[in-house]
Amino acid sequence: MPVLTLDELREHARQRLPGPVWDFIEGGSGDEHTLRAGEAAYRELCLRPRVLVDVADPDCALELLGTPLASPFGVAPMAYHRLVHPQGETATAEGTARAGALLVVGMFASRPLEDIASAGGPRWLQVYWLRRRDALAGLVDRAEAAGFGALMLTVDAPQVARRRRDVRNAFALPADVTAVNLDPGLTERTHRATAGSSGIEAHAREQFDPTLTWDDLSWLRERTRLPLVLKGVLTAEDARIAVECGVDALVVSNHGGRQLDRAVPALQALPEVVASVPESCPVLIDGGVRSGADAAIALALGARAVLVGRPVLWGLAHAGAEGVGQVLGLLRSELLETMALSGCPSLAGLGPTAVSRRPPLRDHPWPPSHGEPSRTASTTSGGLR
Ligand SMILES: Cc1cc2nc3c(=O)[nH]c(=O)nc-3n(C[C@H](O)[C@H](O)[C@H](O)COP(=O)(O)O)c2cc1C
Ligand SMILES: CC(C)CC(=O)C(=O)O
Repeated sequence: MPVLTLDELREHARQRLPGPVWDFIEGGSGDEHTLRAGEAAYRELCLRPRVLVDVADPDCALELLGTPLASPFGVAPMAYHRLVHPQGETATAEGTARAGALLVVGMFASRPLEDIASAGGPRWLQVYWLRRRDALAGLVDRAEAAGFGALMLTVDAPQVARRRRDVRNAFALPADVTAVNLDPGLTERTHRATAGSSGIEAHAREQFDPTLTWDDLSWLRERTRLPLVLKGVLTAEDARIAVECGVDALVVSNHGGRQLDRAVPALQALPEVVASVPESCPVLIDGGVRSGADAAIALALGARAVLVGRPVLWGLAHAGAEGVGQVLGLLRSELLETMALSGCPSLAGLGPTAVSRRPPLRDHPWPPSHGEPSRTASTTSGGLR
C-alpha cells in the first residue's frame, strides 16, 4: 500500500521506534504548548483560491543563496539520525538528493560530513556556538572543503531546554550513536543521564556557550566565505540586527517547540520578520509544517522556503532513504496541487492575498442577510491582515 499521508508514516515510525527515542523526537519543552501551537497556527488560516488562471504547468523550483532546488523544501537540521535508522544521515542525504530538496546537516550528525556529502545533493551545515571555539572552526573548514553551500548558526539554544519526556525516560544516547564529527571528549556526556537531566540536556549545558552575543558573530562571519544563516529568530528587532551584522538569510523558528515553551508560533512571527529585512535576505521557516497546503500558506506569507523536521525522521525510520524521498515527494506534489487549485502556478504568484484568517464562527451571521454588507467583509475579502 503506498503511503498517502505524513500521518501514516508517523504511525509506522511510532510502531518501529523504542519509546524513549520516539519521545526524544516527538517531544517538546515545558508543557509542550509551543509544540502544539506551531502546528495549530497553520489550521487557523485558509487559502483564497483564484479561478480561471492557466495552471497547466505549476512550477515550484527556485534558487536559494545560490543553491538550485527542485522545490522550496529542506530538511531541518536534526541531531543523531542514527537513532532511527542504521545508515543515519547518509540515507537522509540520498533521499533528499533524489527529491532535489535541501539538506541541512546538523552539527550533531551521527555520520561523517564527507560521507553525507557524497550523496551529492544541495547541503548546508548547521552549527551551535560551542565553548570550544576550535571545534566549531574545524567543522566550518571541513564543511567548506566538502562542498557545503551555507552555514546555519542556531541561536535559540544558549542552553537546551528541559524536555520532561526525556527527563522521565532518563534519555541518553546508546553507545553506538555519537556525534562523530566532533572530538569524542566533547560528546561523551550525551551517553549518561542523571537524576533530573537527560544526557542531551546535560551535555549541552557543558558544551554550549551561553555568553554568545551579536558582537561575536563577526568572528564566524570573517571565518567563512560561505553565506551565513541564523536559525531561531522570531522578532523584527532581531531580524534587523541580524541584517546589520551581515547575516545572509534567516530561519523563523522556535526549534519545533523544543526550546522556549510559550514562544510565539513561527507562522505568527513570519510576517513581521519578512517585513523588516530587505528582499535580498531570504527568510525561511520551520515548525509544524505537515502538508503541501501548510507550505503554501508559509510561502504566501513571505517564506522563501520551508524546512521540515520530524516528518523526515518518520520517513527515515520507516524506509531509510526511500522513506525520506516519500516525505519530500509527497510534500512537493501536495504543494504543486495546492498551487494549481489556488490559481497560483508560480511561487512568485503566491502572496499574502492567497491567505485568509479563518473568522470565528460567531462572525458568520445566520441566516445570512443577503444584500446587507457583511460585518466581516474586511476579514474575508482582502487577504490576511
Ligand atoms: C530530533 C530532533 C533533533 C533536532 N536537532 C536539532 C539540531 O541539532 N540543531 C537545530 O538547530 N535544530 C534541531 N532540531 C530542531 C529542528 O531543526 C527544527 O527546528 C524543528 O524540528 C522543526 O519543527 P518540525 O519538527 O515540527 O518540522 C531538532 C529537532 C528534532 C525533532
Ligand atoms: C543535541 C540537541 C541539542 C539537538 C537539538 O537541538 C534538539 O534536540 O532539539
